[in-house]
Amino acid sequence: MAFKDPLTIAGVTLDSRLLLGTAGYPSPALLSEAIEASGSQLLTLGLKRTVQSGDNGFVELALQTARARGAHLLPNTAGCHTASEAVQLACMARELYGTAWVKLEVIGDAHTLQPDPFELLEAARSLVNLGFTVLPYCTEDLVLCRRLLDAGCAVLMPWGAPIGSGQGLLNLPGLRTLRERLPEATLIIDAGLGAPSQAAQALELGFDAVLLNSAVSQARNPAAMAGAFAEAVRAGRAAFRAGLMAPQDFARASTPVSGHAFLLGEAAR
Ligand SMILES: CC(=O)[C@@H](O)[C@H](O)COP(=O)(O)O
Repeated sequence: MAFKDPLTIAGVTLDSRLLLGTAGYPSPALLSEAIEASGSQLLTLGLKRTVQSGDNGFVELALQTARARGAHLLPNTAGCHTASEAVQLACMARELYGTAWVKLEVIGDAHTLQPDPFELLEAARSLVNLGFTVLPYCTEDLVLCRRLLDAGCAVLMPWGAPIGSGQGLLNLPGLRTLRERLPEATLIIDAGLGAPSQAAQALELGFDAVLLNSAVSQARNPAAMAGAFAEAVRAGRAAFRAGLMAPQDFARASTPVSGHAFLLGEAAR
């Protein structure tokens, strides 16, 4: 049975727990179809890409589709390497898109695209002071995550794996610890998911949502893949709410064998 299980971020209620990126699709039409199929109500837009390279109508179409669906925009600071660059870009995004929400991305290593924790924290503090609702892309480092929450970030978005790698949840113990130690925080797995089963796993672990891009934009059929992720996210969340059994070290018979066997009819005489 379908049930309402909304996600609330900074007072905004979202019916979908799938956040979708809008970069790298083969065509604007395929992007639009994927957005529809995903059911996502929060779409990220890479502002740097838009401003610096032109985007052949992708952003305009994403905006149109978002508006038509009543979805919210989450401009991101992808491609920034310093706090000041990210803050500047976020301010431009606020002007351009009329939203004070920002997915804060400050990259510290060009090879792994790992966030720079120091610049990230500095940028988060500045943006919160400027009145932004900040959703930082971070690692699963517990101390960093605590500092980001203390800085006033609305949610945390730890990586599953490096952006675009499709490797899934690489550090399961670390992510489990984060979930356990920050039970009140809204935690969204962002980046590195390659398959719907990995998204389901994130929700099963108790993460509140997932954000992904490459797995859908690079699929042979992006719309079909977006639909598959939407179902996986719903299934993972439903399983988490239902309460998963605890894994056991040894076999435990699922059929009771205690009591006396009895036979019926001829065989009983
Ligand atoms: C679009 C966006 O925000 C990405 O930076 C995000 O982190 C998604 O990563 P994947 O492409 O690995 O899903």
